[in-house]
Amino acid sequence: MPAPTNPFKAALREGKFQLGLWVALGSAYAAEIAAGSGYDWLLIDGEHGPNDMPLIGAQLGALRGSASHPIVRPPMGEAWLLKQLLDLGAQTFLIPMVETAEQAATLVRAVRYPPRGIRGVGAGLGRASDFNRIPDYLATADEEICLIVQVESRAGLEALDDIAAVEGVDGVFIGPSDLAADMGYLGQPSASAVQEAIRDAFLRIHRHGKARGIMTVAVDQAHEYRAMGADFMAIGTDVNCLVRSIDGLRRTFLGLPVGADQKGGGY
Ligand SMILES: O=C(O)C(=O)C[C@H](O)[C@@H](O)CO
Repeated sequence: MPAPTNPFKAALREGKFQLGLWVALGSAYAAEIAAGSGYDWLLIDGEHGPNDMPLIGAQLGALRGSASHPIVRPPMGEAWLLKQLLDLGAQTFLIPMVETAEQAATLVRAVRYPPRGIRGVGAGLGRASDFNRIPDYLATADEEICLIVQVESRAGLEALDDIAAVEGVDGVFIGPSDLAADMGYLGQPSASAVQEAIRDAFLRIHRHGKARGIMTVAVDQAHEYRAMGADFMAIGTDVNCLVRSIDGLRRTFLGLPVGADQKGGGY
């Protein structure tokens, strides 16, 4: 029996657009609720969400068997962190702040077993191998790992062609907020210079045959990114949905204008 098929990786290979949501509440219960909505993927955010290893594990458990594929974003791309996340059962990773091809190649090696990589052998202790019940796990695991690197700085954009060309990088996700900040537009990912940079980045990523990813919390912007060619995209965050919804409910009841003072396009 081989490692579980990664439906997200398979869908990207087939060119099927994948719709996602950011999950940053740090709650397995909230992740399970989000999974009931039918998104193709949910991003468990360990970079900005209050998530540690056991909490990420609990969320992966809550999503097991659901239609929403979990993507895990660690705070940074460190091999020791990836080793633990891999054994916990994460198969798809979004790695923040990748700025060089060397960094991308190191990440590829971190998610692969020797001789192709440096992943430590211990998945028998984890959910990844269904606690050692998957006999062919070691021989088949690498193929089901999907590695997405996040480019979100001017340095990253400069090296984008080299990064996207790295074998084993399955996709490149442009982080609009951090990119905007690095370009001098802190808090303004919709600034036209940032949008032009994203459009150009998408063209370059596509030329290398890699998937293009992005996120927004504004539906109009999401349609624009889709038109630019996004292959996978988060269209909101659980935090933002909760805030909008609970603020809106109160305001509706009180007869106050809804959304007037809500930062709908914010991140
Ligand atoms: O730069 C970005 O944009 C991202 O990396 C996504 C963010 O972390 C954030 O906007 C999620 O709300």
